[in-house]
Amino acid sequence: MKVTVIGTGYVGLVTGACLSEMGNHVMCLDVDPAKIKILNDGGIPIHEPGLLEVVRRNVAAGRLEFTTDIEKSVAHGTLQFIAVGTPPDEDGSADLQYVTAAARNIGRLMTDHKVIVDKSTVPVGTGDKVRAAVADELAKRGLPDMEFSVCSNPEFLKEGAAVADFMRPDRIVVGAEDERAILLMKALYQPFVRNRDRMIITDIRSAEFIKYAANCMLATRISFMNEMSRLAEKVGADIEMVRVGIGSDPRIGTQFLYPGVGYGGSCFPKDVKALAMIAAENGMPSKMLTAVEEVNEEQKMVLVHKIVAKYGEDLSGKTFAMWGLAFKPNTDDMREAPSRVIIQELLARGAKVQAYDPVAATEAQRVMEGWTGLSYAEGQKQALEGADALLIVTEWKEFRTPDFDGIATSLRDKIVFDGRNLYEPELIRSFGLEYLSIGRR
Ligand SMILES: NC(=O)c1ccc[n+]([C@@H]2O[C@H](COP(=O)([O-])OP(=O)(O)OC[C@H]3O[C@@H](n4cnc5c(N)ncnc54)[C@H](O)[C@@H]3O)[C@@H](O)[C@H]2O)c1
Ligand SMILES: O=c1ccn([C@@H]2O[C@H](COP(=O)(O)OP(=O)(O)O[C@H]3O[C@H](CO)[C@@H](O)[C@H](O)[C@H]3O)[C@@H](O)[C@H]2O)c(=O)[nH]1
Repeated sequence: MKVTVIGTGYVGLVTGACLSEMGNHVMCLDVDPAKIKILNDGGIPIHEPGLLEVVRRNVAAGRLEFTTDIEKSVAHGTLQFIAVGTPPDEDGSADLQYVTAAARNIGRLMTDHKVIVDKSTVPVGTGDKVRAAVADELAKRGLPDMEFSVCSNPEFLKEGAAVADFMRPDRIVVGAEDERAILLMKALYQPFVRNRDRMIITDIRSAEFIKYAANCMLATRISFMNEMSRLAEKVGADIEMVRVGIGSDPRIGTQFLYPGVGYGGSCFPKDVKALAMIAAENGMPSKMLTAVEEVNEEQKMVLVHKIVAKYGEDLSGKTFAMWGLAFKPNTDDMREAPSRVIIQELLARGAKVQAYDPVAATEAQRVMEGWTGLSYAEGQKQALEGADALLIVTEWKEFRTPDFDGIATSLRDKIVFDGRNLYEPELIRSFGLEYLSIGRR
Protein backbone atom coordinates (compact mmCIF):
# COMPACT_ATOMS: atom_id res chain seq x y z
CA MET A 1 0.00 0.00 0.00
CA LYS A 2 1.04 3.62 -0.35
CA VAL A 3 1.68 5.21 3.02
CA THR A 4 2.79 8.69 4.03
CA VAL A 5 4.24 9.26 7.48
CA ILE A 6 4.30 12.86 8.68
CA GLY A 7 7.14 13.49 11.15
CA THR A 8 10.36 11.47 11.14
CA GLY A 9 11.10 11.45 14.87
CA TYR A 10 11.34 8.39 17.10
CA VAL A 11 7.83 7.25 16.20
CA GLY A 12 7.50 8.41 12.60
CA LEU A 13 10.81 7.05 11.39
CA VAL A 14 10.32 3.68 13.07
CA THR A 15 6.74 3.48 11.74
CA GLY A 16 7.80 4.37 8.21
CA ALA A 17 10.76 2.00 8.19
CA CYS A 18 8.83 -0.95 9.67
CA LEU A 19 5.83 -0.47 7.37
CA SER A 20 8.15 -0.42 4.35
CA GLU A 21 9.69 -3.67 5.63
CA MET A 22 6.32 -5.35 4.93
CA GLY A 23 6.25 -4.23 1.31
CA ASN A 24 4.44 -0.91 1.66
CA HIS A 25 5.76 2.05 -0.31
CA VAL A 26 6.35 4.65 2.37
CA MET A 27 7.11 8.33 2.01
CA CYS A 28 8.29 10.08 5.18
CA LEU A 29 7.81 13.82 5.45
CA ASP A 30 9.45 16.18 7.88
CA VAL A 31 9.51 19.96 8.12
CA ASP A 32 13.07 19.79 9.44
CA PRO A 33 15.35 19.81 6.39
CA ALA A 34 18.37 18.79 8.50
CA LYS A 35 16.69 15.50 9.45
CA ILE A 36 15.67 14.77 5.87
CA LYS A 37 19.20 15.51 4.67
CA ILE A 38 20.69 13.02 7.15
CA LEU A 39 18.17 10.41 5.98
CA ASN A 40 18.75 11.10 2.30
CA ASP A 41 22.51 10.89 2.91
CA GLY A 42 22.08 7.33 4.24
CA GLY A 43 22.10 8.03 7.99
CA ILE A 44 19.48 8.32 10.72
CA PRO A 45 19.07 11.33 13.05
CA ILE A 46 18.54 9.25 16.23
CA HIS A 47 20.15 6.31 18.00
CA GLU A 48 17.77 3.36 17.87
CA PRO A 49 19.10 -0.21 17.76
CA GLY A 50 18.48 -1.98 14.44
CA LEU A 51 16.79 1.02 12.80
CA LEU A 52 19.60 2.02 10.42
CA GLU A 53 19.64 -1.46 8.85
CA VAL A 54 15.86 -1.47 8.27
CA VAL A 55 16.01 2.03 6.80
CA ARG A 56 18.93 1.23 4.47
CA ARG A 57 17.43 -2.04 3.29
CA ASN A 58 14.10 -0.47 2.34
CA VAL A 59 15.58 2.67 0.81
CA ALA A 60 17.74 0.41 -1.39
CA ALA A 61 14.63 -1.59 -2.33
CA GLY A 62 12.87 1.62 -3.38
CA ARG A 63 10.14 1.25 -0.75
CA LEU A 64 11.17 4.04 1.60
CA GLU A 65 11.84 7.66 0.78
CA PHE A 66 12.21 10.94 2.62
CA THR A 67 11.07 14.39 1.66
CA THR A 68 10.30 17.90 2.83
CA ASP A 69 7.87 18.34 -0.06
CA ILE A 70 4.40 18.48 1.47
CA GLU A 71 2.60 18.43 -1.87
CA LYS A 72 4.39 15.24 -2.88
CA SER A 73 3.77 13.58 0.47
CA VAL A 74 0.04 14.36 0.50
CA ALA A 75 -0.32 13.06 -3.05
CA HIS A 76 1.55 9.84 -2.18
CA GLY A 77 -0.22 7.96 0.61
CA THR A 78 -3.74 6.56 0.72
CA LEU A 79 -2.93 6.30 4.41
CA GLN A 80 -1.55 9.51 5.94
CA PHE A 81 0.01 8.86 9.36
CA ILE A 82 0.48 11.85 11.64
CA ALA A 83 3.46 11.17 13.93
CA VAL A 84 4.48 14.67 14.99
CA GLY A 85 5.31 15.83 18.51
CA THR A 86 2.65 16.72 21.08
CA PRO A 87 4.80 18.43 23.72
CA PRO A 88 3.33 19.82 26.93
CA ASP A 89 1.94 23.33 26.77
CA GLU A 90 2.70 25.72 29.62
CA ASP A 91 -0.19 24.33 31.67
CA GLY A 92 0.76 20.69 31.02
CA SER A 93 -1.92 20.02 28.40
CA ALA A 94 -0.80 18.59 25.07
CA ASP A 95 0.16 21.17 22.47
CA LEU A 96 -1.69 20.15 19.32
CA GLN A 97 -0.30 22.77 16.95
CA TYR A 98 1.86 20.29 15.00
CA VAL A 99 -0.97 17.77 14.67
CA THR A 100 -3.34 20.46 13.47
CA ALA A 101 -0.77 21.84 11.01
CA ALA A 102 -0.24 18.37 9.56
CA ALA A 103 -4.00 17.83 9.24
CA ARG A 104 -4.47 21.22 7.58
CA ASN A 105 -1.74 20.44 5.04
CA ILE A 106 -3.62 17.29 4.07
CA GLY A 107 -6.92 19.15 3.69
CA ARG A 108 -5.21 21.90 1.71
CA LEU A 109 -3.67 19.56 -0.83
CA MET A 110 -5.58 16.25 -1.04
CA THR A 111 -7.20 15.36 -4.34
CA ASP A 112 -8.53 11.87 -3.55
CA HIS A 113 -9.80 9.88 -0.55
CA LYS A 114 -7.33 9.79 2.33
CA VAL A 115 -7.35 7.84 5.57
CA ILE A 116 -5.79 10.18 8.10
CA VAL A 117 -4.31 8.19 10.96
CA ASP A 118 -3.25 9.91 14.14
CA LYS A 119 -0.30 8.10 15.71
CA SER A 120 0.77 10.95 17.98
CA THR A 121 -0.35 10.75 21.60
CA VAL A 122 -3.28 13.16 21.82
CA PRO A 123 -6.10 14.11 24.18
CA VAL A 124 -9.47 12.48 23.81
CA GLY A 125 -11.41 14.40 21.20
CA THR A 126 -8.45 15.23 18.97
CA GLY A 127 -9.87 13.01 16.22
CA ASP A 128 -12.76 15.49 15.97
CA LYS A 129 -10.31 18.41 15.79
CA VAL A 130 -8.35 16.70 13.02
CA ARG A 131 -11.58 16.06 11.12
CA ALA A 132 -12.65 19.70 11.57
CA ALA A 133 -9.25 21.04 10.42
CA VAL A 134 -9.27 18.92 7.25
CA ALA A 135 -12.93 19.75 6.53
CA ASP A 136 -12.22 23.45 7.01
CA GLU A 137 -9.38 23.37 4.47
CA LEU A 138 -11.52 21.45 1.99
CA ALA A 139 -14.35 23.96 2.43
CA LYS A 140 -11.92 26.81 1.73
CA ARG A 141 -11.08 25.08 -1.54
CA GLY A 142 -14.75 24.74 -2.43
CA LEU A 143 -14.64 20.97 -1.92
CA PRO A 144 -16.91 20.44 1.11
CA ASP A 145 -18.08 17.06 -0.18
CA MET A 146 -14.68 15.44 -0.63
CA GLU A 147 -14.66 12.40 1.66
CA PHE A 148 -11.91 11.30 3.99
CA SER A 149 -11.51 9.05 7.04
CA VAL A 150 -9.97 9.80 10.41
CA CYS A 151 -8.46 7.09 12.63
CA SER A 152 -6.60 6.91 15.89
CA ASN A 153 -3.73 4.44 16.05
CA PRO A 154 -1.71 5.15 19.19
CA GLU A 155 1.83 3.85 19.32
CA PHE A 156 3.20 1.81 22.23
CA LEU A 157 6.85 1.36 21.21
CA LYS A 158 9.60 1.97 23.76
CA GLU A 159 12.70 3.90 22.83
CA GLY A 160 15.76 1.70 22.70
CA ALA A 161 13.58 -1.26 21.66
CA ALA A 162 11.46 0.58 19.11
CA VAL A 163 12.03 -1.62 16.07
CA ALA A 164 11.43 -4.84 18.01
CA ASP A 165 8.32 -3.37 19.65
CA PHE A 166 6.92 -2.21 16.32
CA MET A 167 7.64 -5.48 14.52
CA ARG A 168 6.17 -7.63 17.34
CA PRO A 169 3.55 -5.50 19.04
CA ASP A 170 1.66 -6.66 22.15
CA ARG A 171 -1.41 -5.20 20.52
CA ILE A 172 -2.48 -2.82 17.79
CA VAL A 173 -5.17 -0.35 18.79
CA VAL A 174 -7.21 1.22 16.03
CA GLY A 175 -9.94 3.73 16.69
CA ALA A 176 -12.02 4.09 13.56
CA GLU A 177 -15.56 4.84 12.63
CA ASP A 178 -15.87 3.74 9.01
CA GLU A 179 -15.52 0.42 7.26
CA ARG A 180 -12.98 1.48 4.66
CA ALA A 181 -10.56 2.78 7.29
CA ILE A 182 -10.94 -0.39 9.37
CA LEU A 183 -10.34 -2.59 6.32
CA LEU A 184 -7.19 -0.72 5.31
CA MET A 185 -5.78 -0.61 8.85
CA LYS A 186 -6.41 -4.32 9.32
CA ALA A 187 -4.62 -5.09 6.06
CA LEU A 188 -1.71 -2.83 6.96
CA TYR A 189 -1.14 -4.40 10.38
CA GLN A 190 -2.02 -7.99 9.56
CA PRO A 191 1.64 -8.95 8.88
CA PHE A 192 2.65 -7.66 12.34
CA VAL A 193 0.04 -9.63 14.25
CA ARG A 194 0.00 -12.90 12.27
CA ASN A 195 -0.93 -15.95 14.34
CA ARG A 196 -2.02 -13.72 17.19
CA ASP A 197 -5.25 -11.87 17.36
CA ARG A 198 -3.84 -8.68 18.74
CA MET A 199 -5.91 -6.05 16.98
CA ILE A 200 -8.26 -4.00 19.10
CA ILE A 201 -10.71 -2.08 16.98
CA THR A 202 -12.60 0.56 18.88
CA ASP A 203 -14.00 4.04 18.58
CA ILE A 204 -11.62 6.98 18.20
CA ARG A 205 -12.12 8.43 21.68
CA SER A 206 -11.46 5.13 23.41
CA ALA A 207 -8.31 4.59 21.32
CA GLU A 208 -7.02 8.03 22.29
CA PHE A 209 -7.78 7.33 25.95
CA ILE A 210 -6.12 3.87 25.89
CA LYS A 211 -2.76 5.46 25.10
CA TYR A 212 -2.83 7.88 28.05
CA ALA A 213 -4.25 5.29 30.42
CA ALA A 214 -1.52 2.78 29.47
CA ASN A 215 1.33 5.23 30.05
CA CYS A 216 -0.19 6.55 33.26
CA MET A 217 -0.68 3.02 34.62
CA LEU A 218 3.01 2.24 33.93
CA ALA A 219 4.13 5.54 35.45
CA THR A 220 1.95 4.77 38.50
CA ARG A 221 3.70 1.43 39.00
CA ILE A 222 7.08 3.15 38.89
CA SER A 223 6.11 5.89 41.32
CA PHE A 224 4.57 3.29 43.62
CA MET A 225 7.80 1.30 43.63
CA ASN A 226 9.89 4.42 44.09
CA GLU A 227 7.83 5.41 47.13
CA MET A 228 8.08 1.85 48.48
CA SER A 229 11.86 1.98 48.01
CA ARG A 230 12.05 5.00 50.27
CA LEU A 231 9.89 3.28 52.85
CA ALA A 232 12.04 0.14 52.59
CA GLU A 233 15.07 2.20 53.61
CA LYS A 234 13.21 3.52 56.66
CA VAL A 235 12.02 0.12 57.84
CA GLY A 236 15.19 -1.78 56.98
CA ALA A 237 13.77 -3.93 54.17
CA ASP A 238 15.41 -4.60 50.80
CA ILE A 239 13.32 -3.25 47.90
CA GLU A 240 14.94 -5.69 45.47
CA MET A 241 13.61 -8.61 47.50
CA VAL A 242 10.25 -6.88 47.74
CA ARG A 243 10.24 -6.39 43.96
CA VAL A 244 10.91 -10.06 43.30
CA GLY A 245 8.44 -11.07 45.99
CA ILE A 246 5.54 -9.09 44.60
CA GLY A 247 6.46 -9.48 40.92
CA SER A 248 6.13 -13.25 41.13
CA ASP A 249 2.39 -12.81 41.62
CA PRO A 250 1.10 -13.00 38.02
CA ARG A 251 -1.57 -10.46 38.88
CA ILE A 252 1.24 -7.99 39.52
CA GLY A 253 3.88 -9.24 37.05
CA THR A 254 7.60 -8.51 36.93
CA GLN A 255 7.79 -5.63 34.46
CA PHE A 256 8.02 -1.93 35.29
CA LEU A 257 8.65 -2.54 38.97
CA TYR A 258 12.21 -1.21 39.04
CA PRO A 259 12.83 1.63 41.44
CA GLY A 260 15.33 4.19 40.26
CA VAL A 261 15.94 7.91 39.90
CA GLY A 262 12.44 8.60 38.59
CA TYR A 263 10.91 8.09 35.19
CA GLY A 264 11.93 10.41 32.37
CA GLY A 265 11.74 10.49 28.60
CA SER A 266 9.44 12.16 26.16
CA CYS A 267 6.31 10.25 27.16
CA PHE A 268 5.57 9.43 30.81
CA PRO A 269 6.21 12.93 32.21
CA LYS A 270 4.18 14.70 29.54
CA ASP A 271 1.41 12.11 29.34
CA VAL A 272 0.83 12.02 33.11
CA LYS A 273 0.57 15.83 33.03
CA ALA A 274 -1.72 15.78 30.01
CA LEU A 275 -4.14 13.22 31.47
CA ALA A 276 -4.14 15.12 34.76
CA MET A 277 -5.13 18.23 32.80
CA ILE A 278 -7.88 16.32 30.98
CA ALA A 279 -9.21 15.13 34.34
CA ALA A 280 -9.13 18.64 35.81
CA GLU A 281 -10.82 20.11 32.75
CA ASN A 282 -13.58 17.56 33.19
CA GLY A 283 -14.20 18.62 36.75
CA MET A 284 -12.52 15.69 38.43
CA PRO A 285 -8.91 16.56 39.35
CA SER A 286 -6.96 13.30 39.55
CA LYS A 287 -5.51 12.59 42.98
CA MET A 288 -3.74 9.53 41.60
CA LEU A 289 -1.94 11.32 38.78
CA THR A 290 -0.98 14.27 40.97
CA ALA A 291 0.64 11.84 43.41
CA VAL A 292 2.40 9.92 40.61
CA GLU A 293 3.97 13.12 39.38
CA GLU A 294 4.89 14.43 42.84
CA VAL A 295 6.57 11.17 43.79
CA ASN A 296 8.50 11.24 40.53
CA GLU A 297 9.74 14.79 41.10
CA GLU A 298 10.93 13.80 44.58
CA GLN A 299 12.57 10.65 43.24
CA LYS A 300 14.80 12.60 40.86
CA MET A 301 16.31 14.14 44.02
CA VAL A 302 16.96 10.89 45.86
CA LEU A 303 20.63 10.57 44.86
CA VAL A 304 21.20 14.26 45.57
CA HIS A 305 19.73 13.82 49.07
CA LYS A 306 22.02 10.85 49.71
CA ILE A 307 25.02 12.88 48.53
CA VAL A 308 24.07 15.84 50.73
CA ALA A 309 23.54 13.52 53.69
CA LYS A 310 27.09 12.27 53.16
CA TYR A 311 28.93 15.50 52.35
CA GLY A 312 26.67 18.35 53.45
CA GLU A 313 25.02 21.04 51.32
CA ASP A 314 28.30 22.60 50.20
CA LEU A 315 29.81 20.34 47.57
CA SER A 316 32.51 22.70 46.36
CA GLY A 317 35.76 20.84 45.80
CA LYS A 318 33.91 17.59 45.16
CA THR A 319 33.97 15.87 41.79
CA PHE A 320 31.41 13.24 40.84
CA ALA A 321 31.82 10.71 38.09
CA MET A 322 28.47 10.01 36.45
CA TRP A 323 27.81 6.89 34.41
CA GLY A 324 24.77 7.32 32.20
CA LEU A 325 22.98 10.45 30.97
CA ALA A 326 20.15 9.20 28.74
CA PHE A 327 16.76 8.71 30.41
CA LYS A 328 17.10 4.97 29.77
CA PRO A 329 19.62 2.67 28.05
CA ASN A 330 19.91 2.16 24.28
CA THR A 331 18.84 5.67 23.40
CA ASP A 332 20.44 9.08 22.95
CA ASP A 333 17.21 10.78 24.05
CA MET A 334 17.78 13.31 26.83
CA ARG A 335 14.19 14.58 27.06
CA GLU A 336 13.23 14.80 30.76
CA ALA A 337 16.26 12.69 31.68
CA PRO A 338 16.68 12.57 35.48
CA SER A 339 20.44 13.08 34.93
CA ARG A 340 19.71 16.70 34.01
CA VAL A 341 18.09 17.42 37.38
CA ILE A 342 20.81 15.59 39.30
CA ILE A 343 23.61 17.43 37.47
CA GLN A 344 21.91 20.79 37.92
CA GLU A 345 21.51 20.20 41.67
CA LEU A 346 25.12 19.07 42.11
CA LEU A 347 26.52 22.00 40.12
CA ALA A 348 24.33 24.41 42.11
CA ARG A 349 26.01 23.14 45.27
CA GLY A 350 29.47 23.79 43.82
CA ALA A 351 30.37 20.27 42.69
CA LYS A 352 31.93 19.20 39.41
CA VAL A 353 30.50 16.37 37.31
CA GLN A 354 32.47 14.19 34.87
CA ALA A 355 29.86 12.36 32.83
CA TYR A 356 30.05 9.41 30.52
CA ASP A 357 27.28 7.94 28.38
CA PRO A 358 27.84 5.43 25.57
CA VAL A 359 25.64 7.32 23.07
CA ALA A 360 23.88 10.33 24.62
CA ALA A 361 26.88 12.63 25.20
CA THR A 362 26.37 14.69 22.03
CA GLU A 363 22.70 15.25 22.78
CA ALA A 364 23.57 15.95 26.43
CA GLN A 365 26.07 18.59 25.34
CA ARG A 366 23.32 20.21 23.29
CA VAL A 367 20.71 20.31 26.06
CA MET A 368 23.15 21.29 28.82
CA GLU A 369 25.28 23.65 26.77
CA GLY A 370 27.35 26.04 28.84
CA TRP A 371 26.78 24.33 32.20
CA THR A 372 29.88 25.27 34.18
CA GLY A 373 31.42 22.38 36.07
CA LEU A 374 30.06 19.68 33.76
CA SER A 375 32.53 17.85 31.56
CA TYR A 376 32.32 14.73 29.43
CA ALA A 377 34.62 11.73 29.64
CA GLU A 378 35.60 9.40 26.81
CA GLY A 379 34.79 6.27 28.77
CA GLN A 380 33.79 4.77 32.11
CA LYS A 381 37.37 4.71 33.35
CA GLN A 382 38.15 8.28 32.29
CA ALA A 383 35.04 9.52 34.12
CA LEU A 384 36.46 8.11 37.35
CA GLU A 385 39.80 9.90 37.07
CA GLY A 386 40.17 12.44 39.88
CA ALA A 387 36.60 11.85 41.08
CA ASP A 388 35.54 11.50 44.70
CA ALA A 389 32.51 9.31 44.14
CA LEU A 390 30.63 7.57 41.35
CA LEU A 391 26.94 8.01 40.45
CA ILE A 392 25.11 5.46 38.31
CA VAL A 393 22.17 7.11 36.58
CA THR A 394 21.36 4.93 33.53
CA GLU A 395 21.50 1.14 33.53
CA TRP A 396 23.53 0.60 30.34
CA LYS A 397 24.61 -3.04 29.98
CA GLU A 398 28.29 -2.08 29.98
CA PHE A 399 27.94 -0.74 33.55
CA ARG A 400 26.63 -4.02 34.93
CA THR A 401 29.85 -5.88 35.62
CA PRO A 402 32.51 -3.18 35.86
CA ASP A 403 36.09 -3.34 37.11
CA PHE A 404 35.24 -2.92 40.82
CA ASP A 405 38.93 -2.87 41.72
CA GLY A 406 39.48 -0.07 39.22
CA ILE A 407 36.58 1.91 40.70
CA ALA A 408 37.93 1.48 44.22
CA THR A 409 41.43 2.56 43.17
CA SER A 410 40.26 5.59 41.20
CA LEU A 411 37.74 7.13 43.59
CA ARG A 412 39.11 9.32 46.35
CA ASP A 413 36.24 8.62 48.74
CA LYS A 414 35.45 5.13 47.40
CA ILE A 415 31.69 5.70 47.35
CA VAL A 416 29.23 4.51 44.72
CA PHE A 417 25.75 6.11 44.63
CA ASP A 418 23.75 3.72 42.47
CA GLY A 419 20.46 5.11 41.15
CA ARG A 420 19.64 1.86 39.33
CA ASN A 421 20.49 -0.87 41.85
CA LEU A 422 22.92 -2.57 39.49
CA TYR A 423 25.13 -4.35 42.01
CA GLU A 424 24.90 -6.84 44.82
CA PRO A 425 25.66 -4.72 47.91
CA GLU A 426 27.70 -7.48 49.50
CA LEU A 427 29.83 -7.99 46.40
CA ILE A 428 30.62 -4.34 45.72
CA ARG A 429 31.38 -3.72 49.41
CA SER A 430 33.88 -6.60 49.33
CA PHE A 431 35.98 -4.39 47.02
CA GLY A 432 36.27 -1.78 49.75
CA LEU A 433 33.61 0.48 48.25
CA GLU A 434 30.84 2.18 50.19
CA TYR A 435 27.58 1.46 48.36
CA LEU A 436 24.43 3.58 48.54
CA SER A 437 21.59 2.47 46.32
CA ILE A 438 17.81 2.82 46.09
CA GLY A 439 15.88 1.10 48.86
CA ARG A 440 18.59 -1.42 49.70
CA ARG A 441 20.51 -1.95 52.86
N1 LIG B 1 9.14 8.70 21.50
C1 LIG B 1 8.43 7.64 21.82
O1 LIG B 1 8.96 6.66 22.33
C2 LIG B 1 6.95 7.61 21.57
C3 LIG B 1 6.27 6.39 21.66
C4 LIG B 1 4.88 6.37 21.45
C5 LIG B 1 4.20 7.53 21.13
N2 LIG B 1 4.89 8.71 21.05
C6 LIG B 1 4.15 9.90 20.64
O2 LIG B 1 4.38 10.08 19.24
C7 LIG B 1 4.47 11.47 18.92
C8 LIG B 1 5.80 11.77 18.26
O3 LIG B 1 6.82 11.54 19.20
P1 LIG B 1 8.36 11.51 18.78
O4 LIG B 1 9.13 11.14 19.99
O5 LIG B 1 8.52 10.71 17.54
O6 LIG B 1 8.58 13.05 18.42
P2 LIG B 1 9.85 13.76 17.77
O7 LIG B 1 9.92 15.10 18.34
O8 LIG B 1 11.03 12.84 17.86
O9 LIG B 1 9.48 13.86 16.22
C9 LIG B 1 8.47 14.66 15.70
C10 LIG B 1 8.87 15.10 14.29
O10 LIG B 1 7.78 15.73 13.65
C11 LIG B 1 8.29 16.78 12.83
N3 LIG B 1 7.18 17.69 12.51
C12 LIG B 1 6.57 18.60 13.31
N4 LIG B 1 5.57 19.21 12.65
C13 LIG B 1 5.52 18.66 11.41
C14 LIG B 1 4.69 18.85 10.27
N5 LIG B 1 3.67 19.72 10.27
N6 LIG B 1 4.95 18.13 9.15
C15 LIG B 1 5.95 17.23 9.13
N7 LIG B 1 6.76 17.00 10.18
C16 LIG B 1 6.55 17.70 11.31
C17 LIG B 1 9.40 17.36 13.66
O11 LIG B 1 10.30 18.10 12.86
C18 LIG B 1 10.03 16.09 14.26
O12 LIG B 1 11.06 15.58 13.43
C19 LIG B 1 4.21 12.20 20.24
O13 LIG B 1 2.85 12.50 20.34
C20 LIG B 1 4.60 11.18 21.28
O14 LIG B 1 3.94 11.39 22.50
C21 LIG B 1 6.25 8.77 21.24
O1 LIG C 1 10.66 -0.45 36.01
C1 LIG C 1 10.91 0.64 35.45
C2 LIG C 1 10.69 0.87 34.07
C3 LIG C 1 10.98 2.13 33.55
N1 LIG C 1 11.48 3.10 34.35
C4 LIG C 1 11.75 4.43 33.78
O2 LIG C 1 10.62 4.86 33.04
C5 LIG C 1 11.02 5.70 31.96
C6 LIG C 1 10.38 5.24 30.69
O3 LIG C 1 10.90 4.00 30.29
P1 LIG C 1 10.28 3.14 29.10
O4 LIG C 1 8.84 3.02 29.30
O5 LIG C 1 11.05 1.90 28.97
O6 LIG C 1 10.63 4.05 27.83
P2 LIG C 1 9.76 4.98 26.86
O7 LIG C 1 10.45 4.98 25.55
O8 LIG C 1 9.52 6.28 27.52
O9 LIG C 1 8.37 4.19 26.64
C7 LIG C 1 7.16 4.55 27.30
O10 LIG C 1 6.55 5.64 26.64
C8 LIG C 1 6.27 5.40 25.23
C9 LIG C 1 5.76 6.69 24.66
O11 LIG C 1 4.41 6.90 24.89
C10 LIG C 1 5.29 4.25 25.13
O12 LIG C 1 4.99 4.01 23.76
C11 LIG C 1 5.87 3.00 25.79
O13 LIG C 1 4.94 1.94 25.73
C12 LIG C 1 6.22 3.33 27.24
O14 LIG C 1 6.86 2.22 27.85
C13 LIG C 1 12.55 5.65 31.93
O15 LIG C 1 13.05 6.82 32.54
C14 LIG C 1 12.89 4.44 32.77
O16 LIG C 1 14.14 4.55 33.41
C15 LIG C 1 11.72 2.87 35.69
O17 LIG C 1 12.18 3.75 36.42
N2 LIG C 1 11.42 1.64 36.20
